[in-house]
Amino acid sequence: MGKAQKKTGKGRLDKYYKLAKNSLKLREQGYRARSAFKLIQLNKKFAFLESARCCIDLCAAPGGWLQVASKYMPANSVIVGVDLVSIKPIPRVVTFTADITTPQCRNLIRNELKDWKADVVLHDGAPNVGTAWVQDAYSQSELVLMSLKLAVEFLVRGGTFVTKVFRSVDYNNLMWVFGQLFGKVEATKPPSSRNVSAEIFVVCRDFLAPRHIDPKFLDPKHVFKDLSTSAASGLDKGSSANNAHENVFMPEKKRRKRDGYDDGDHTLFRQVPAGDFVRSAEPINVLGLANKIVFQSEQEKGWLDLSITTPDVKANCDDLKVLGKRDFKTLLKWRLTLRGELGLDMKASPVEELTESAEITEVIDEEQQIQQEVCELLGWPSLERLKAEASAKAKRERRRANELKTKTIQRMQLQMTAPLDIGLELHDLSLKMGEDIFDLAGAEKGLNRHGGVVRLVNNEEIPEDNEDEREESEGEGVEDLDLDVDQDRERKLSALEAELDGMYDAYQEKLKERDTKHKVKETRRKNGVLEEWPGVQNDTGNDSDSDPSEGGWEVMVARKQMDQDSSSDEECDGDRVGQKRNRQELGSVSSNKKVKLITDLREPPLAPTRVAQVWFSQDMFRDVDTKVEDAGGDQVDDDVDMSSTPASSRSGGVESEPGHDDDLQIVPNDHGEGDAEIWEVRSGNPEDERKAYVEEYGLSTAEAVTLAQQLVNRKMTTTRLIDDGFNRYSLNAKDGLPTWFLDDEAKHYKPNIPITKEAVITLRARQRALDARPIKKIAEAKGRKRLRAARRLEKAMRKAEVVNANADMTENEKAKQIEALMKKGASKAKQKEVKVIVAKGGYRGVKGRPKGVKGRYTMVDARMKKEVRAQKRREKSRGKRR
Ligand SMILES: C[S@@+](CC[C@H](N)C(=O)[O-])C[C@H]1O[C@@H](n2cnc3c(N)ncnc32)[C@H](O)[C@@H]1O
Repeated sequence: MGKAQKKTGKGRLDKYYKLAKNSLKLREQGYRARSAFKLIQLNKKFAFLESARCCIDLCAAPGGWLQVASKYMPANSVIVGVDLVSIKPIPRVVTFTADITTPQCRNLIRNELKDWKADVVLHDGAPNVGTAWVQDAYSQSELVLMSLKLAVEFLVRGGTFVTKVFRSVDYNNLMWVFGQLFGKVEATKPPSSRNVSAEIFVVCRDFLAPRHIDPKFLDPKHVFKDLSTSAASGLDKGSSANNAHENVFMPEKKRRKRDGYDDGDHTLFRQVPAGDFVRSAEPINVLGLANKIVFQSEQEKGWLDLSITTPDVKANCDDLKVLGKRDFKTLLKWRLTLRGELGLDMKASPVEELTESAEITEVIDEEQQIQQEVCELLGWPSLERLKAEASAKAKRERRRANELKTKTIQRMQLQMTAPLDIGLELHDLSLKMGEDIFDLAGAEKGLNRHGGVVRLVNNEEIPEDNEDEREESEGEGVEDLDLDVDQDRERKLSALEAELDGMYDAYQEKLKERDTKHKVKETRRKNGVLEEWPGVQNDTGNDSDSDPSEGGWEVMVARKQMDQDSSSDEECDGDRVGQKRNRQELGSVSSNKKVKLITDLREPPLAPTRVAQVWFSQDMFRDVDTKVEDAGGDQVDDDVDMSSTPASSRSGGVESEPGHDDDLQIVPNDHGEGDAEIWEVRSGNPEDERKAYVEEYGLSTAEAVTLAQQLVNRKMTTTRLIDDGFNRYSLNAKDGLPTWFLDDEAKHYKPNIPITKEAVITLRARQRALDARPIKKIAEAKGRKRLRAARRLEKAMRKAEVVNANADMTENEKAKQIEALMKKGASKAKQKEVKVIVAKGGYRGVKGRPKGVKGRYTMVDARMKKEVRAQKRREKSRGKRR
């Protein structure tokens, strides 16, 4: 215990003040206020900051506590500070200027936190003091209650609320309220808090987060009600003495009958001479009522030098209000010893001790009764009743909150409300704090009831597998009266939703039609050529028509993937016929699968894999092959149900034990198929096909390439990659969300994966290589050319054979003629000349072949001829430049 400090002047300049204002340590630490040390010490004792991810500091200016929170809380924590006066910026901290007693303040915090809950709520508020002490203390208590109101709204279950209270008449009432809402409540005075100050810090841990909190618990009118009533009725007569005892024997116990200071006695700080304590017949009372024992007279000062007056005793005498049970015992022992040394009545002590213990028992035994009495006196229901009522209400509230949530999401979908409002409404409801400043209850009641009825009507399952809720819902017969109205309303809402969905689909169709890509696809589809591989999922028919509830997010992701693939396919058209064929086959595998499900449940005979071929090419299988072939001719009996065989044996029997003929599954070997066919994935499992597809075409985006490069270069581990996959975009519930919303989310609500320059370069290079390949038409033209050349050569050879068979010709003549024929056959076919006739002069207006023109011709006008010539010139010069 430190020395007592004066409240004014240099007395203020205690160790912590100096630390805060002058010392090197503070400058190093840069705290704005000495109060920072209080929080540091509180945190040292209770360690609530280190594990917190979200903290709200109410009455935070100038920001000392915020600085401490920012320092001790983990990086990336959310820290919000509010005060009447503005707070200079602090890194990692968001601050507002607001009065914590107003709804605006609550809304500001709500906006900032969204759906987050705070792990810690701090309150170090002090109202503008300077009026009468009682008023100051009362406003402080009110402020504490207001901060508690915010705390219960924003705190997470198990969270911590730290508040500053003044030791006043309201103290015990506040402590009682804290006790109702938190598992552990401890009042403490950190060493850096001046002893002369009446402030004490209450650390409330393990927030119970009741579903429903009776507004009375947070209403100053109710919480501090006993002030006048108890004083007036005189019911607490003698309670001072009781409290004094309790102060000593149960310093940390809630005292419900404490009436604070006597009427007219507003002295906050009581000093008792040590002599009074030593000589008093009621030492417990002295210890319980006084703040400090002082050694003023010469005799008392002399006691200070005695060996029994240890530094502990001296420190204990300095501030009685912060002592524990053991400290009081030390003081009482010291008193007894001193009384012995002084020759005062020694017999009184054991009696006193006995009385004390009797009192303790009595106090403990009466605890329950006191509680009961207090409840009665305050006009509150008993604790048991409160609990029962609260749990019943909590159930109702939970159900209503769920309904409201559903309703609000619907409203949001219809753009009738902003997402932000959801949390607010839910909180209003769950806290039921609508009676005074946060009054929304009336407005929401009707809506909740409607929601509830609709659920009942639709026989919807009440979430959170709460059977009680269901029973309760069923029991609420009164609500059935509203049934028709609600049904009607719900029907209208559904109709409106359906209409909106229809309009949205139409809009999507229009968009697609406008899209050139879509046009190209459509044309191809109509022409039946170069049909794009529609993707594995295409077997469901038109994707856009698919029900979002049947696949929802996956449908969108698959669609997105397909869009990306198809667009890249389009760009590198042409020569990728082979690849396309593969994909078409993959697609057909899945579509076949669907068809088969209707017509034939058996799997198709599978081609052996390369591994299987190698395996079965071993000598020991030669006989088996022959045996099977001999037996039936066919390699596989048509009636063998391949689908019933294990996958491993189906894929070629690789895992079958050699020598066990019975276990062997002989797969058909389609000799007509080339290697390319053998290596194709034909597992029939869409998942395998998807994987194979991704393996082949997966690295088509810069993001994918970046990740792949990071994996290869060991900048990223697979575990981290998987972990990163679980982000806020990946775990969104999409049930019941409309198509337009999912469409929009698929476009915009996706993780922003950083891409590297190298990845973009790689992709571009790949694209360039694809672009460099000839397009299909050119390949076809070249093929035709080759075919013509081959035909010419064939023709020449046939002619040469005839020449060779001619007996009239000499060998020399034959050789010359054959050489000429072959030369002709190998040379390009001569282009047939097309005559260009300018339609002017005599040719103008001529219809049909002009006179004197033989062979191919084309009629042109003068202008066209010029243009054609100019074009040729241009092409020529362009060719030269290249
Ligand atoms: C002791 S200071 C807080 C010091 C702070 N914990 C720190 O470490 O810097 C008390 C603060 O409470 C603020 N305050 C008092 N009443 C308030 C109210 N109704 N709303 C918001 N802040 C209030 C005052 O403006 C004052 O800045």
